[in-house]
Amino acid sequence: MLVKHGMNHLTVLNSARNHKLATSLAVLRRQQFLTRVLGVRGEDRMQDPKFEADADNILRAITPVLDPTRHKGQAGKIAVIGGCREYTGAPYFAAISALKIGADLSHVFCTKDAASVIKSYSPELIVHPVLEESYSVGDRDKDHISRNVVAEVDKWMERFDCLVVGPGLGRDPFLLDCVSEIMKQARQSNVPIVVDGDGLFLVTNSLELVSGYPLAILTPNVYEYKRLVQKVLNCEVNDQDAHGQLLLLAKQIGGVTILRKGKSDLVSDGEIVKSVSIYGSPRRCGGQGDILSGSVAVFLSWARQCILADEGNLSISPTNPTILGCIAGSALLRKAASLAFENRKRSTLTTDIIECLGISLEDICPAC
Ligand SMILES: NC(=O)C1=CN([C@@H]2O[C@H](COP(=O)(O)OP(=O)(O)OC[C@H]3O[C@@H](n4cnc5c(N)ncnc54)[C@H](OP(=O)(O)O)[C@@H]3O)[C@@H](O)[C@H]2O)[C@@H](O)CC1
Ligand SMILES: Nc1ncnc2c1ncn2[C@@H]1O[C@H](COP(=O)(O)OP(=O)(O)OP(=O)(O)O)[C@@H](O)[C@H]1O
Ligand SMILES: [Mg+2]
Repeated sequence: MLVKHGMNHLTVLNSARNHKLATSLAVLRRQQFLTRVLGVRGEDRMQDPKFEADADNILRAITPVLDPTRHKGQAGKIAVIGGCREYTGAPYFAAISALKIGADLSHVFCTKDAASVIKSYSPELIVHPVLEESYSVGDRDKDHISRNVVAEVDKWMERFDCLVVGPGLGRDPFLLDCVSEIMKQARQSNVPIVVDGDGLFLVTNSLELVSGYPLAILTPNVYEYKRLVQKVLNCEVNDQDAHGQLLLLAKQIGGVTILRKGKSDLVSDGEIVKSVSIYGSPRRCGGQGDILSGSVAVFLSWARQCILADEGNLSISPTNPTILGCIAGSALLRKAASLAFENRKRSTLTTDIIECLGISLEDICPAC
């Protein structure tokens, strides 16, 4: 009986394997066909070495030295707009990553429900419980409360080197209306904005918030990118021409910078495309995009400082600070993820990667 059962099991296994093999062969044949027709496979094009950014040199060039004459704040003041009833991890990951990389101050503007939770994760963060969701606001109070929320953030605005809009923001319509106003104020004050997570949901439906703003960076994941492409280009994602499509997308949104996250990260400002393919981690635990958004904000601020101080004599290329910020953030996250995975393997979590940010940067730019 057992033997019979075993044989049946084997037969089923073999037929499943044969089916899988046949499917894999069909996929392989299709890829070979595409290679013949197109010359290079779409995925290989994304990793074409001629587009690969010189990430280590960029990290070295833009990371400031730890100079005793500098005062608190000069290494960067970052604000994360995000954190609601459901999500408290995402804004924390973004804000703490900014500090762990070397920013001096990291603020979080979130809802009241989220604030005490985020504060309890870390005393290092400055947490403002100012955002409101529809359930806590009566219709008659909306205008007045919206004005207060925007004013609360605006009184800090000039001090920030960069805003990160979206990690754990949620999609409440009233809250998103207030955040739209905050983004308009940031733009008026020339404060750079990194848009991620639910911020991308907002922006995809209100492109005018970022369109034509050269200090805006969008960091879409695979789904967020798909939604952007559908909305802006009115077509599907085309991996056979990933670079061309990304260039066009960034150009269509008026020259904003887009960091398309994936197996290789691709960056474009509508003028050039660069890739970062450094080996990261095979773990896809949630929160890595949040580390990235906080990191990009810091590196963008450092790149801008560097460009100002060097009066345009920067020895690296490209020279657009938003592109430099994306390349540096992506490379550092991938190095940290790789190191965390070496230690933790399958149990690697976002907090383990955050713990590896400092040592990964130290490896490239020693503090002393
Ligand atoms: N610890 C925390 O607090 C964290 C909070 N976070 C915060 O969560 C908020 C939402 O961000 P998000 O990335 O989870 O949202 P979204 O892109 O909607 O994907 C959700 C899932 O839906 C699916 N899916 C969506 N679209 C699809 C499509 N077109 N086609 C097919 N499937 C599609 C897909 O799931 P799947 O179908 O693969 O199971 C996908 O994984 C945002 O504020 C963010 O910052 C994160 O940062 C993580 C850590
Ligand atoms: N297939 C992959 N192989 C290697 N690295 C990847 C892969 N996909 C994403 N990454 C890396 O993980 C980082 C985060 O990308 P991901 O697509 O997970 O973002 P996300 O979905 O927004 O994350 P979050 O869970 O924080 O919202 C990217 O910068 C990229 O470097
Ligand atoms: Mg995300």
